[in-house]
Parts: sequence; C-alpha cells; structure tokens
Amino acid sequence: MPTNSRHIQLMDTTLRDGEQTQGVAFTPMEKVSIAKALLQFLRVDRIEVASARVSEGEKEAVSLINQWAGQEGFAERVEVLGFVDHTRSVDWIKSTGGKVINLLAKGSEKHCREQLGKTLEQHSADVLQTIGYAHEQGLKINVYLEDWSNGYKDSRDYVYGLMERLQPAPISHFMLPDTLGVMAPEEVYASFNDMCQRYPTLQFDFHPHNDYGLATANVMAAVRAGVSAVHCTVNCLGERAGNASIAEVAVVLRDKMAMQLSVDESHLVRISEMVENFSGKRVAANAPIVGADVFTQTAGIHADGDQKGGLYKTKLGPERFSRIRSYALGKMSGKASLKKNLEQLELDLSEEDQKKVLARIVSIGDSKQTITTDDLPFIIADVLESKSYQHIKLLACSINSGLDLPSTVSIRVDVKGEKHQTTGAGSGGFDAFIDAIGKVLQHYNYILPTLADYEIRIPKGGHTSALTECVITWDCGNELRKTRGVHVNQVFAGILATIKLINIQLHEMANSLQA
Ligand SMILES: CC(C)C(=O)C(=O)O
Repeated sequence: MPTNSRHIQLMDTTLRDGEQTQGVAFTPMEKVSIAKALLQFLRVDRIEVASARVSEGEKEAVSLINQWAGQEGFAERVEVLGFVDHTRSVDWIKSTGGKVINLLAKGSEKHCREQLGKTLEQHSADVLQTIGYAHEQGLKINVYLEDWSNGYKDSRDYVYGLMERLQPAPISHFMLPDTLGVMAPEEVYASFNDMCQRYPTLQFDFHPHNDYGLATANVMAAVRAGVSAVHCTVNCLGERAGNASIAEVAVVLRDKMAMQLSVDESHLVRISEMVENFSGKRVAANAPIVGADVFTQTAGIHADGDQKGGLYKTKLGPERFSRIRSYALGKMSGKASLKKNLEQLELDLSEEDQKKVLARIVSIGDSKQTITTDDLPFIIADVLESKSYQHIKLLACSINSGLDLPSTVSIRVDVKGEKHQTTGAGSGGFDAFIDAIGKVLQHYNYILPTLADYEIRIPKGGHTSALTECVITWDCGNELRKTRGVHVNQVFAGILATIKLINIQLHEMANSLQA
C-alpha cells in the first residue's frame, strides 16, 4: 500500500441531492429501506437523507431513519441539509431525533449578494448565529459553501473572508460543492490544494456534480489534493446531470489511488437495483459496474481470449460485485461465445451441431433480433429438431378486448401430450392469458413466476405491421430469467415469451424428477 494511502469517507446523498433528480420522489418507507441498505450493507460512512422543513412526509421519513439509526449506533452518521434560518431548521432536525446539520451557507459573493441581498459580514453573522443555536442544541455541524467553485474562481477574497470568520466555530466538515458541475480536474486539484494548505487543520468534503461528465475524475483530483471525504449518489442521481456515482467512485479510489474505504462492493449492484426501482430512473445498460451489460462480452474474439487464459480479464471482474460474466449471442458470436453459453446451461453438443447452431445464431442476429441465453435451448431444439423443449404447445389462442371492457381469452394447449381447453379474463389480453394458462398449469403443480420487467420493441424504422419483439424478465426467486417472443401482434409476442419460460421450467422439473 503506498504511504499516501488514507481512509476516505464516502458521504452518500442519494436521499437528498439524489431526490433532486427531475421526477424522483421517494416515499418514507423507500427512504428508510435505502438508508438501511446504505449504512448496514454497503457500509458508507455517512448519509444525507433530506432537506429540513420540506414536508410532513419528509419529517416522517427522517424520524423513522433516525429511530432505526439510533438503535443501530449509527445516529451521528445520518445528516440533514439545513438553512441559515436561526432556529427553524435546527428545531425541525431536533424534532426528528436528528444529530447532524449540514448548514447551507453561500460560497460565492454573487450568490450572497444577488440571492440573499447581504454582505459578507451580514451573511457570516447569520451563519454564526444559526451555528451557535445548533451547537447549544447539541447538534454536530457541517457547513456547505454553496457555489464555492464559482466563488473560488470569481470572488476568492469572499471565500477566504468567509473561511476566516467561520474557522473558529465548531464545524466538523467544510463541504465545498461544485454546485453547477463546471470544474475540470486541474481546477479541482489547484483549488483544494490551496484550501487544504491554507487551512491545514480543517476537514474538507468535496461535493461534485456531473454536468461535464467529470464528476469521478474531479473526485480523484480532490482526493489527490488532500480531501478526506467525498459525496456521491447511487446510480449518479442528483440535480441536473447528477452527482458522482458511488460505484465508480468506490472502485476508482480503491484501484487507481489505493485509498482505503469502508464500502462493501458486493452490495453495489443490489443497492443500485433498489434505487432504480424506487426512483423509476432506469440505469443505462452500459453504466460502469451496475449496468446490465457491462460484464457481457459480445465479440467472439473476447470470448475466445477469456477461454485461452483470461486474456481479457481486468481487476474489474464481475465476481467482485456478485455478478457473473456472460457472453452475448448474435451476429458477432464465435465458437467460444456459444461454448460459454452451453457451459452455463450445462448443455453438451457435438462440434458439428455447434456449427449448425452458431450459423442460426448469426443469421438471427443479422436480422437485428436479440437472443437471450434462455433462447438458446429453443434455437438448439429448432435446429436439431429435438422435442425436449416442447413440454407445452399452444395450439390455439383467441383474445377479445374492448376499450372499457375486461379482456377475455380462450386457449387450447397440449401439455405433455394432454390436451386442455380453457378461458381466462383479465385487465388486458396478456393478463387474461396468464389467468387461463394458470388454470391449466395448476394440474402440473407449476406456478408461473412474477414479472420483473416486460419490454416491447419494434425494429428501428418499423411500421405498424412490423414484427414486435417482447422480452420478459421473470423473477424466479433466486435468479432473474429473460425470455423472448416475436410476433406481429405484441400480445402474442408476450404469450410466446411466456410459453418459452414455462417450457424451460417444466423441462427443469422433469430433469430434477429423473435425477
Ligand atoms: C444544495 C447544495 C449543498 C448542493 O447540492 C450543491 O451546491 O451542489
């Protein structure tokens, strides 16, 4: 470990700045679940959970979080943004059982003058008055210098003047934000280097924003300059382009700067999924560490290299994050990609059959269709004309739907050679089908898993008569599975994807009975 290796605190602000993402609002119970996951499982050092005085719902959420944190010994690690309003934010935080205020002071002369209409002397007197009250009430105090990045560039004397006045006060962390995300790494390094040298006994936090896509690079620069705590959010949520992604920051500080952190990386993906669900903001498939596709090799040459001594391995291996490497199937697949998928499914095929299956995969890929690992057994069955994946066959299906009427469906299916005919009803064609097929499958002790995701796509530039593709993600308890169906009618595409899943699971049930 290099001698400059230090412990860097991560302060997660998903529940405060993250909730300032356009369109995001967490319920109190969602906030409590995220707070617990952050402190107990991900083990971040501190969390900022709300702004004071926002709403009754926010008060309830903060009270619940503080109650739990107190029982777990985490009370001082829960922080709330408060305002320079003498007693009001402090009283609000106290009434929720809170122990820490992150006080929002003005870090640029322009903000102080234009927004507050105050001079440096007036503003620092107000800030010190609120700090005095917070201190009397027993709160721990951190101070934000909002718009500090512009203040440092355009009104440095103001920044120094404010620091001189606040320095003697009982402030644990001076939190310096790049409020508008305008800094580049050299500017971050130079300004923090100056601040850390000028005030060597003070603790500085860096609060980045990602407007230029530089938040993580800026965190590196701040840490290099001597900062001991950085702010980040799950999934890079936050005002405008967000803050810095906690997943990126964690791996970069560990791997590229040999810093010590308390976070448990094996929980990064689970928390990302929780925040994705609660926030309704989808994580891009190529988002580092947490994106759905970032541990998938697409080019056949990469799969081949992985097979020949891990030529494409890096420190950023999927196992580190409780994920697995997968190999995409499509027009760029090679022999090795297919082999890796066959291994995963524990399927054994001769070289000659592998060639035929690969040729089919490439031709399906050429027509722009997606192929999931769970599609592979069907492609094999189809190419090799095997019947092993035809435990259930849909013989007929008709659906009736009306604008203000429930949908009804009538189906005829063959399950393991037995014919069934039944009807179902539901709030849409697919729902009605699920009702009908459920009635049949109960005779086989089979219960369909719940949906985790349901996506309908048409080819780019498609028209109303185009084929539609439905990819369903199923929550199968200990794993998520994807199946795909293609049909001109989008409801039938969903139905075909469902039949595929049922076939896979009936096949597994039959195998486990044989074993
Ligand atoms: C509200 C403040 C603390 C902020 O988020 C920022 O300046 O970026």
